Amino acid sequence: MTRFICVWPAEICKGLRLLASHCCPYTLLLTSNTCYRYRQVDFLYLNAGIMPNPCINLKVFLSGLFSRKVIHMFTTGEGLLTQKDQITDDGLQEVFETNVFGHFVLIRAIEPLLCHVDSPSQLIWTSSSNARKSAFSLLDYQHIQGQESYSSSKYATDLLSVALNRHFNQQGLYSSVVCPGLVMTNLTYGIMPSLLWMFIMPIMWLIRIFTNSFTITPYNGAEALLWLFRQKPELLDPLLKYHSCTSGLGNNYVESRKMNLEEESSELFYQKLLELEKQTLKKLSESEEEYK
Ligand SMILES: NC(=O)C1=CN([C@@H]2O[C@H](COP(=O)(O)OP(=O)(O)OC[C@H]3O[C@@H](n4cnc5c(N)ncnc54)[C@H](OP(=O)(O)O)[C@@H]3O)[C@@H](O)[C@H]2O)C=CC1
Ligand SMILES: CC(C)CCC[C@@H](C)[C@H]1CC[C@H]2C3=CC[C@H]4[C@H](C)C(=O)CC[C@]4(C)[C@H]3CC[C@]12C
Repeated sequence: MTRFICVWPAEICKGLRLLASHCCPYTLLLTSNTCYRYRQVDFLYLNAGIMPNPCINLKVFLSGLFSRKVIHMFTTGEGLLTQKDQITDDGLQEVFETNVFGHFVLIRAIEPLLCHVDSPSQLIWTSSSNARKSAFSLLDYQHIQGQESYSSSKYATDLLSVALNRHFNQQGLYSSVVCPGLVMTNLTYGIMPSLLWMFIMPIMWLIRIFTNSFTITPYNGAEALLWLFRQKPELLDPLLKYHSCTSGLGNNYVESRKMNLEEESSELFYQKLLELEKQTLKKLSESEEEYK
C-alpha cells in the first residue's frame, strides 16, 4: 500500500519546507494543491532539523573525557555544543521554527487527513538524545536567551509529542519520538569538517564498543524509524523515546528509554504553540492583505 506524506507550501513559513529528504521508499510527496485529493496521511515523518553554527566546548569535552560521565557525554553530547541562532523573516528563532513550530503548523493544517478513528495515523519525530530539560524553559520556549537552541528544540519536540498524544489519540492520531544516534550527515559535517571525521573514524568504531549510540550511517540511524513503521501505534507508550542502536559488532536494534518530562509542562507548551500559531497566521494574512 502506498503511504502518503505531505510537503506544505514554503510561503506559510520557512520551517514548512519539510520532509523532502530521508523518506522511506513508499513515500509519495504531495503539494498543498493535491493534498486534499487524498483521504488520509498514514505516516508523517517529521525529520527536518538544523543545528546552525555549532561550536564545540573543548573544556567540557576534555574534562568529560576523564570523568565517569564519559559514556553519557558521547551518547548525548550534553553541554558539548553551543549554537548561534538567528531570527527568521517570520520573526521567530530559526532553530525553534525549523525543528518544532514548522512541523506543528503542518500537522494542524492537515489535521483532517491525519485524524481517522477507524484507521490510525502516526507522527514520527526525529528527536535526539541531546534533548535536555535544563536547556528548555517555558518562559523562553524559542530559546532566545541561551546558546543551546538545538537541545532546547529537541526537548520541545518531546513535550509536543506527548501533548499531541493526549489531544489526538481518541481521534486516531498517535505520535512518537526517535533518536537516530550519532549519524554522519550534513548536520555533523557542520560540527567538524568531513576530513576530520574521517580521520577520527577508527576511534569512533572503538567508542561504539562502549556506547550503542554511534550508529554512524543513515542506514543504521533509521532503525528506530523503520521499527515504528511496523508497530501498532495504540500499543506504544507516549512517554518513551525510541533509540536506534548499533552494537560493537555492527548489529542494529531499538532501545526505548523513558523521557525526563512532566505531562503538565507538555500541556502548557502545547497551549503556547496554539497561541503562537494564531498570532503567526494572523500576521501572515495581514501582510497578504497589504500586498493586494
Ligand atoms: N545526524 C545526527 O547525528 C542526528 C540527527 N538528528 C536529527 O535528524 C534530523 C535529520 O538531520 P540530518 O539528516 O542529520 O541532517 P541534514 O542536515 O543532513 O538534514 C536535515 C534535513 O532537514 C531539512 N531542512 C533543514 N531546514 C529546513 C527547513 N527550513 N525547511 C524544511 N526542511 C529543512 C534539510 O533539507 P535541505 O537539504 O533541502 O536543506 C535536510 O533534508 C534532524 O531533525 C536532526 O536534528 C538527531 C540526532 C542525531
Ligand atoms: C573522538 C571523537 C568521537 C570526538 C567527537 C567529539 C564530539 C564532536 C562528539 C561527541 C559526541 C557527539 C554527539 C553526540 C550526540 C549527538 C546528538 C544525538 C544529536 O542530535 C546531534 C549531534 C550530537 C550532539 C553529536 C555531536 C558531536 C559530538 C558532541
